[in-house]
Parts: sequence; C-alpha cells; structure tokens
Amino acid sequence: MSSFVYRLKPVLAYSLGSQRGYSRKVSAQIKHVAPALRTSKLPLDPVSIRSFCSRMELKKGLFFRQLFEPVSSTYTYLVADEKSREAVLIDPVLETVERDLKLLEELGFNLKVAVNTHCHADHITGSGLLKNRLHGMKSAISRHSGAQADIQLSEGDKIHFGKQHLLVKETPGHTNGCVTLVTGDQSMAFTGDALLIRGCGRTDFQQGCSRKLYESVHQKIFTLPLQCLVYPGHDYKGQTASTVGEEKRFNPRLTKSVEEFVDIMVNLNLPKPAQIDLAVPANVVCGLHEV
Ligand SMILES: N[C@@H](CCC(=O)N[C@@H](CSS)C(=O)NCC(=O)O)C(=O)O
Repeated sequence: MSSFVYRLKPVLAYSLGSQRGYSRKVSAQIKHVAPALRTSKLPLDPVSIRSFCSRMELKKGLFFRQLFEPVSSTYTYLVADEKSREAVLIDPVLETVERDLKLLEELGFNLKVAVNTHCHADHITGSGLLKNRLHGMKSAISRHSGAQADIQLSEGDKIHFGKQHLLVKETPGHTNGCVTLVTGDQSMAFTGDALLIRGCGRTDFQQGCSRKLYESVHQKIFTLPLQCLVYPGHDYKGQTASTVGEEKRFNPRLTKSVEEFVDIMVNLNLPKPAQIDLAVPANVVCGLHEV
C-alpha cells in the first residue's frame, strides 16, 4: 500500500496517506485504478481530476478555486495571480456575492474583473453588485451578448491578472455571446454553458443554434490539449471537472455527427429555467446594482 501511495502525485499521496482507518474496500478501489495511473490510458484519470479540482494552485503562481451556487447549480471560479494578488471571478452569482467578497478579503486578493461567460438565463449575475462593492472592479462579457459591461470581449482578447491571463474564445450556440476562457498555459478551460460535463448548453432560446454550438465545441474546445481540464458553468449531477480528452471520448451528444446532435437537441424537451423572466432582463444590464 505505502509503495503505491508514494508513486502518486504528491498531493494525492499525502491525502491518501493521511487517512486513518483506511478500509479494505477503498484500498481495493485504489488498486483497481492504479494501472490507469501508470499507463495514462485516459488523458487524465478520475482520481487525478479530483485532486486537481480541490488544489489551490495548478501551475506555479496561479491560484484557482471552484465555488458552487446550489439553487441554479452554477459554478463560479476564482483565478488569481499569487504574486500580484490580482484576481478574476468567472460567472459570479448574485446570491453568493457576500461569500465571494469574504473569500477575496480573507485571501488578500484584489478583484480586477468579473467576467460572465454569457448572458445567463437561469440566475442573476453578481457582477453588478460586485461593481457596487469594489471600487475599480470592471465587468466583462462578449460583445455579441447584447448585454452591458465595462469590457466588451472579442475573440483573441486576453484578460490579464498579474502575470497570468485568460484567452477569450468565442463559442456561440447556447447563446450568441458565449465565450470559453482558457488559461495562458492551456491547462484549464472555463467553458460556460457551451460544454458541460457529458452534456452541453441547451439551444432552444436566447439565439440558441445547435449547429453553431456543435461547430464551436469541435473547433474551439476539442482542439485544445487532451489533458486540458474542462470547468463548466453548471453541473446537475454532482460532477466538478472533466478534460477535453474525456469529453471527446464520452460526451453523449458531441461525439455524434452534427445531424444526430441537432436531433438530440431538438428533442431535449427541458422545462424553462425557473428564474428566466427575472434573470435575462437583469443580466442585460449587468445584474442588479443595489440589493
Ligand atoms: N432547472 C434549471 C435550468 C436547467 C437548464 O435549463 N440548464 C441550462 C443551462 S442554464 S440556461 C442548460 O443548458 N441545460 C442543458 C441540459 O442538458 O440540462 C433552472 O430552473 O434553473
């Protein structure tokens, strides 16, 4: 057991090694995944993904934290430059702004930009309230979104924070103004609702177009390195992250032909998001500014 543990990445080895009363069942499960870890059959195996999700630093100097809002099942992401303390918040939610402000203060980060991956239909963005609370913070959204923000993003733009940056890739289809944000080293992609884990954003309202979404994912996301971690805008099944390689192999919608994909999307028959009539008008003006 101990020799196996120390062959793993240091963070994982520490967490396994430090568990007391390690049960036989867990031990058997670990042995089961060991061959995949050694041979790297998958671009990134599930055990390693779990360790990456909870890590605070993926690459030297880049802080990362995944946050969750349970009513709309939305992920907010905090990325920051460890040295300069400049930070970017991706897809903040109105209801969790206080939590995010507290975290920023505790960790000593200076929030430069709150960026929305698109004009959300299921929750009100926290960008407006954050602007109210943090002097100098700027909001950002795609110029194709039709929504107000301090920074109107276009393909190829870079959102800089300290020595780090996020590269903007336009990935329309769920809405016209959807973007995917990729870290400078291409180790992480924040895909918003364009690509979800084993799924994708719906295309039945807000300029949705399934052919456009298929093209966006295949041309802009599936061309990233296989091991690039995929961090989606939502998850409804308890998953936190995936990889480009995994989604290319296992996504039940996007591994199909474009015609099959269109057919799947037409027949999703999802109910309308509960907050849509409140959320869209608020998000067009960058969220609520006073609460
Ligand atoms: N029940 C939720 C809304 C769920 C939903 O429609 N999610 C959207 C993204 S938010 S507009 C989506 O694209 N889902 C794709 C899917 O396959 O589930 C609510 O009421 O908020």
